[in-house]
Amino acid sequence: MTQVVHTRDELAAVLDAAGGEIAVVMTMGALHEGHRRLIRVARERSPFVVVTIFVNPLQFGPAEDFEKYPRTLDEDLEACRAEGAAVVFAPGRDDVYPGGAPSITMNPGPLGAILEGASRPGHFSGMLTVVEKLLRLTRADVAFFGEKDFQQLALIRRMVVDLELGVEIVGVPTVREDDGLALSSRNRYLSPTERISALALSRALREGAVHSEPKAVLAAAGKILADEPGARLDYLELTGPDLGAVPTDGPARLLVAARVGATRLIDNVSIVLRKEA
Ligand SMILES: Nc1ncnc2c1ncn2[C@@H]1O[C@H](COP(=O)(O)OP(=O)(O)OP(=O)(O)O)[C@@H](O)[C@H]1O
Ligand SMILES: CC(C)(CO)[C@@H](O)C(=O)[O-]
Ligand code: BAL
Repeated sequence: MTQVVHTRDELAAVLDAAGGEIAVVMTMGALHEGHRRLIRVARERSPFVVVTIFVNPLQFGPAEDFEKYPRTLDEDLEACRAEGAAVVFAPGRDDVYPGGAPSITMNPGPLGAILEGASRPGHFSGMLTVVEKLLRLTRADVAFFGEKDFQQLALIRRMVVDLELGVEIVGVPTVREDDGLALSSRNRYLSPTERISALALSRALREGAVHSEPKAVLAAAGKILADEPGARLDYLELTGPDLGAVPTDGPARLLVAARVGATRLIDNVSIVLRKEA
């Protein structure tokens, strides 16, 4: 049975009664198959999975979609029950931020200043602040995050190491539609025409990953995006596997962000670079 709790006191009572490892999946709701995969992977690891559902105001910029972000709690609870979550924690704003917006927040450092951090000032500070709080409130031993938000995952890993939070972080590969589109709660904003344009992101990454020399990777991916008038490119970048410098040989990451209509989408893939003979 899935227990649904809304306040930190209710959560504490449920956790007091639990024995064994606590596995946590954090979400902003509007659950889709990507979230369900995270819960399933967590369930394979631990019988006691806590899913959090909270649209965190702190990680949205003033011109972003906080107000219109989809809120579908009843369907989300059904999905959590179907996946066998032990607890769903769906707090209100005051339960997460009892004193109002915190005056002390996380500094994501240099890794948080590039890519998404450059496009969404304040986003990663707000994200890390809530993740740190939720790790503590849920008493997480292990927490699962999707590779779709690759920089977020890298920053959370970094925070856990740098601040010695003593939580294991597990990354889960991106779940895609059959045609390649990465599942995202924001996909539901897309009109049918925009959804076709949105395919340019995953197609660009796939075309880029065919190549093994950095210039060729970026040229192939960039051409797909340039040829899609419905997608306005924010960035297309090749990095090392941990978002550092591009290696001359071996694993790397290709990341993209673009606006399709009013919707901002991101995606990424792993890629293997080979030194030319
Ligand atoms: N397609 C996916 N595959 C695997 N994990 C995913 C996928 N989409 C989201 N996740 C993961 O689910 C967790 C919660 O993400 P979130 O609720 O923001 O969903 P989202 O679909 O990424 O929404 P948004 O459209 O807001 O980016 C994060 O760890 C995120 O990386
Ligand atoms: C990790 C997270 C739940 C923090 O609000 C959010 O950034 C998300 O859903 O990826
Ligand atoms: N999925 C990452 C959360 C955000 O875009 O705010």
